[in-house]
Order: sequence, then structure tokens, then C-alpha cells
Amino acid sequence: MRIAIFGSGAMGTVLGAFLNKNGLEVVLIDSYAEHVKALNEKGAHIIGCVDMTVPVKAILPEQMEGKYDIVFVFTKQTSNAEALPKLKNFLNEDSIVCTLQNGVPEYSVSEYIGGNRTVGGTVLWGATFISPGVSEVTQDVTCGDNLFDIGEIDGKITDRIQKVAAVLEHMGPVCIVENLMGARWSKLILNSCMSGMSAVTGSVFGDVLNNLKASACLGLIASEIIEVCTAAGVKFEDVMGMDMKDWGWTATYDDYELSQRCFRKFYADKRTAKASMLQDLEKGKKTEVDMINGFVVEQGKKYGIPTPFNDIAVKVIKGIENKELPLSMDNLKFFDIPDFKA
Ligand SMILES: NC(=O)C1=CN([C@@H]2O[C@H](COP(=O)(O)OP(=O)(O)OC[C@H]3O[C@@H](n4cnc5c(N)ncnc54)[C@H](OP(=O)(O)O)[C@@H]3O)[C@@H](O)[C@H]2O)C=CC1
Ligand SMILES: CC(C)(CO)C(=O)C(=O)O
Repeated sequence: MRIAIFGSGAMGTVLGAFLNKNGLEVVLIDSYAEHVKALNEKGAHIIGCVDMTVPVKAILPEQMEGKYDIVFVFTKQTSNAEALPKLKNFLNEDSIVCTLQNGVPEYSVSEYIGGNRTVGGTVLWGATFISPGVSEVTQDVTCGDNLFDIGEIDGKITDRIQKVAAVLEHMGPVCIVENLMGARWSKLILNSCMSGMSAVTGSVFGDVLNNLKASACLGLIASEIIEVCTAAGVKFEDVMGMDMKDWGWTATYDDYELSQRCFRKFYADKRTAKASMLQDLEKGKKTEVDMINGFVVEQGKKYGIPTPFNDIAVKVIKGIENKELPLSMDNLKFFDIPDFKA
């Protein structure tokens, strides 16, 4: 079986290192030439909850050859239009492409490589790209917690999704979900809220939680997503046993407190993590905000639901991308939040 990771930056390097270390032969494909060179010459160096260097084979996209049986997509969604048509040339009719990107990427990936080949999943850990060949895993992936929720778009438990799970289990626990879209929308809450506010303020997750206004915005962004997702007829998957509907806050102080408790519980061990959108801003790159908060705004329009907080998050993040705004807590001034005193 030929297995590849297409896009081996922060996340793909960590996945590739674990899969290769635990007995699979998985090729890492990436367009960053210096990184590919370092991976081949020195191995994938993973820091964070582990410190390991794993010999891996890495190639540039133009070095791809033959057909791959299973491909994990870990490029940014912003690269899909350019990258995925090229990937298609290296797939059989029954190749499986599992997108692990953030947002709700399955429909876009299906368009480029075929719905018959596409499965997907949410990733419940994070990573930061440090330097060529080196990636830091930003939470403990060795403690036995579930690392991936994967599934078919139509929710069927197929042989091929079990095959994909068996591969990912070489890194850690995997859950096959019958409600992939529910898992996607639950993760969309995490990314639109915490990754959104981390990018808006230029802060790690702990600093967002420590700032009263930034932290209040989390619940306001969440409540818009809850409304839109409900209108779309998708049922959220629970996260760490929590009902995602508890994460939103619109009116009462009790709602506010419940919402804050959810965010604090989920992010307790992730306070030093940095959203991948923030990592992109720091590198002067375009972010995936159109596919995260922007996706909520787009779906809100479709269902006639206003999404002002997601809308501001998109505008601020684009302002930072375009160098019109600083990467700073000062950007909180654009968010007009309700009074939330007891
Ligand atoms: N970082 C995190 O904590 C998490 C990220 N995610 C999601 O995972 C996905 C990947 O994120 P992350 O690893 O942080 O992103 P990175 O930007 O670190 O990695 C993406 C890699 O893909 C490479 N790439 C771009 N275009 C191509 C191409 N045409 N062919 C092959 N490789 C290409 C990039 O190279 P180059 O630098 O040259 O552009 C880069 O090395 C995103 O969708 C993100 O939202 C999900 C959970 C957590
Ligand atoms: C780090 C993590 C897991 C945040 O929830 C993430 O998905 C991201 O920022 O892209």
C-alpha cells in the first residue's frame, strides 16, 4: 500500500514522523524545498510533548510518481485550487484521499479529486512549524486522548474508512464518526472562536482566555455558529463530553459563565498553543479565514442569519494580512460586545 501525506508542514511533519516511527512507510510531500531537504538529510525532528528524530522520505510535488493508495491532505485549504488538480494525476479510481484540513473542506476537495475518493476528518491536536525539518506538537498526543475523528461524507462505516483509521492508529486513538459534518461544525466552533481570536489579537490561547473582552468574544462567535449550524440541519458532535450548544453566549450572565467554562475546560492544556492562522500571519502569509469564520458568514447569508462577530473577525484578520492593521490586542476595539456583568 502506498501512503502519502500531501502537505507536510507543521501538522504533516508530525503525522509523518509518528506513522514512520511506528512501522509504516509513508512519504511526506511538500513544496517547501529547504524543508524537504532537511527532512531527508536529518529526519523529522519533533519537539513538544516528545523529542524524537525519525528518518523519513520526503519529496517535492514535482517528484511524485506512480499512484498513491491513501493520501492525507495537510496543505492549507488556501492551496486547494492550485495543489489538488496536480494530486489527481497520482490517484487510481479507488485511491482514498482523506482531508484533515480545518474548516469544512470535503466539498472543495471532492470537486478537485472526485467525491468517490474523498473522506475526511477533524484533528484534535495542534502543531507549530519551527524551522526546516522541525515541528513542535503543541499538546500531549501521547496521553491516550482521541486524536482524529474521521468519517465518510454520508456517514457510512465502510471498509475504506476502517482502512484509513488503521493507518492513523499508528499515531494514536482514532474515532470513526457517523456524523462527519457534525464533527466538522464542532471543530469549526473551536477554530472560528479560539483560532479566530488568537489571530485577531496576535496571542496564544492562554492570553485570549486571560483577556476579559477577547474571552467574551469567544462565546459570541460560537453562538452565531450554533444558529447557522442548526439552520443547516447539522447536529453537533460533543467535544470532550460537552454539548457544543453550551459554548455560545448571547444574553444572560448564566449563559456567559457556562460558555466560559466550556472554553476554559477545553483549552486548559492548550494555553501555550498558537492558531495556525496566527502562524500564517506571523509569516506574512494569507490565512484560511475565508474557510473558517468566512465559511460561517457565507452559510449565515445562505440561511438568513446575521453573523456580525464572525464578520468582524474576517475583516480584522484580512486587515492584518494586508498590513492595514497590527497584530495586537488593540484589534479588540472593533468588537462591540454587550454588557455582561452579573
Ligand atoms: N497547525 C495546527 O495546529 C493545526 C492545523 N490544522 C489544519 O491542518 C492543515 C495544515 O496546517 P499546518 O500544518 O499548520 O500548515 P503549514 O502551512 O505548516 O503546512 C502546509 C504545508 O503545505 C505545503 N504546500 C503548499 N502548497 C503545496 C502543494 N501544492 N503541494 C505540496 N505541499 C504544499 C506548504 O509549503 P509552503 O510553506 O511552501 O507553502 C506547507 O509546508 C490546515 O488546513 C490547518 O487548518 C488542523 C489542526 C491543527
Ligand atoms: C490548534 C488547533 C487545534 C486549535 O483549536 C487548530 O486547529 C488550529 O489552530 O488550526
